[in-house]
Amino acid sequence: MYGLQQFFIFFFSHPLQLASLLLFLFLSAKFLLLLSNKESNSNSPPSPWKLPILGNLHQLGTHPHRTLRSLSLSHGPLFLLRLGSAPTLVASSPESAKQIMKTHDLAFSNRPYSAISNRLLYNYKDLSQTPYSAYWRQMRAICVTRLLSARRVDSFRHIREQEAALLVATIEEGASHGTLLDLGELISRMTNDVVCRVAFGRKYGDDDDGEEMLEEFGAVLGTVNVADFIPWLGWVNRFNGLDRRVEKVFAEFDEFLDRVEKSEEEEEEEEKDIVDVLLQIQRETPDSAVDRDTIKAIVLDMFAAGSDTTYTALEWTMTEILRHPRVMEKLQQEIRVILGDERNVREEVIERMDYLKAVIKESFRLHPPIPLLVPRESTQDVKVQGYDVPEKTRVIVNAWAIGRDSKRWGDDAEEFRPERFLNSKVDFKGQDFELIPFGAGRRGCPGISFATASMEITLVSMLHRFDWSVPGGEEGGGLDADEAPGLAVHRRTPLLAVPTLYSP
Ligand code: HEM
Repeated sequence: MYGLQQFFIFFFSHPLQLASLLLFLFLSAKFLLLLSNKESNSNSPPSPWKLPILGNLHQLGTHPHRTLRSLSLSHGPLFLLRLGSAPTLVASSPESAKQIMKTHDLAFSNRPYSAISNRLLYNYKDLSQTPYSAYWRQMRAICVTRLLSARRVDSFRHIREQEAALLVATIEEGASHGTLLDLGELISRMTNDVVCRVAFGRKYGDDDDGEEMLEEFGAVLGTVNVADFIPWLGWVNRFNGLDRRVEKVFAEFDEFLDRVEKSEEEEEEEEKDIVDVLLQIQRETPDSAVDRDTIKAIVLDMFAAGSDTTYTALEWTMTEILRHPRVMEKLQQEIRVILGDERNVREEVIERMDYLKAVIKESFRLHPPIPLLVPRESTQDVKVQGYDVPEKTRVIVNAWAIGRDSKRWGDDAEEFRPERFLNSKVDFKGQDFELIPFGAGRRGCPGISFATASMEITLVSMLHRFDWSVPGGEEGGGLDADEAPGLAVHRRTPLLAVPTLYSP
């Protein structure tokens, strides 16, 4: 929400501009009210009351997934907002999500234009934000079959196992001194290091300021840019510093990516990282769309789409485990029986850990890392659940509200109870629309196997040889689950706990 905040700060510190804006809003009100009356005559989905110019933007608040759920309770599972000048459809039930991502998946396969993403991702040379097009199809095929296929993800196994061993060594050190550890920091380092090695074949540590740069990149990419919703206000970004910030991040990353060195010698297939594979495609198929900017944009996609999301998911899973000692004990028992006194965690044994998988699903249900998923946009007029939805309508799917819907999940929908998944076939792979943290359909996340492999080994490493206690509260009772604002929703406060070495 940075852009929105800066927007308001700018106006309130410049009285003349504020007065002109108010005058403009006043003069526009009549015209826009006329327009909105005209809209409500058509067979469009129900809409809450809206302001001229801003539409419903002012209603989103700091936790839009929560506000939108409240609106869905009064306006139904499919309703229409106007965010600035952008008509935005909001789906808040498994059925309406299925309509968007399955029944009419093709019509909703576009992403809305964002000036910031376009700039940072080399004129949309990436996969995640690029418009639905022949270029997207080519990149998607490369991603699914060459970069993130089950075989490729498996070939990165040694990286995950080595990084997990390093994580265990750090926790062991903390346990020997009874140190209070910041689990968020440990998890974030592990997920960044894994993605870094997978992308470039090596880590870029503190000396390269890699972590800070990534953080800033994520923050700028996640900025709600007022100009995307109210285009005529684009000039504000020249004064509130956003344009400068975007250019700075772009230049820093571009220079960083130019410094990534690759040897001329071809690596063994099993040793290849993402950049190696993309360079190979460029060499072998010169008529493919892969050029130098593509390689940079796809690598940025891996970081932007893959690192912070996995970190967020792990942070919430550990939060809920620590808040529920009964679950922690049951999970540790499963892990300890299967792993025995093996020191290092090997991935092949994780496959048998059913309770671990249930715990991860339950965490995704209550805390999808991107609660409103990644917005889509319609490419044509389409009828959804009887309503007319015109071309170029943005779509938000509220996965957070769907995961907590008591009509689907029962009276204990707000409770963390992994057992609900033990005898259930419901999974998050995009077939079951009541659990969609990774989206679904054509634009569904291609990194599911990558993400789950990283999550599983990290959780097993943290729980196998360590018991954990939370300061200030017996039985995990002192730990809150408050959310920070943002598109990917983190904990509001650091996740702190003390490890002790487990002895059987
Ligand atoms: C817990 C971790 C993750 C979560 C919750 C997550 C979630 C999502 C969501 C919600 C979408 C949009 C889906 C849609 O529009 O239907 C998405 C797309 C995407 N994700 Fe993930 N993701 C995760 C991990 C990863 C990883 C590890 C990678 C790659 C290394 C990745 C790469 C992508 C890409 C490239 C897209 C864009 C696909 C397209 O537009 O065609 N994600 N992800």
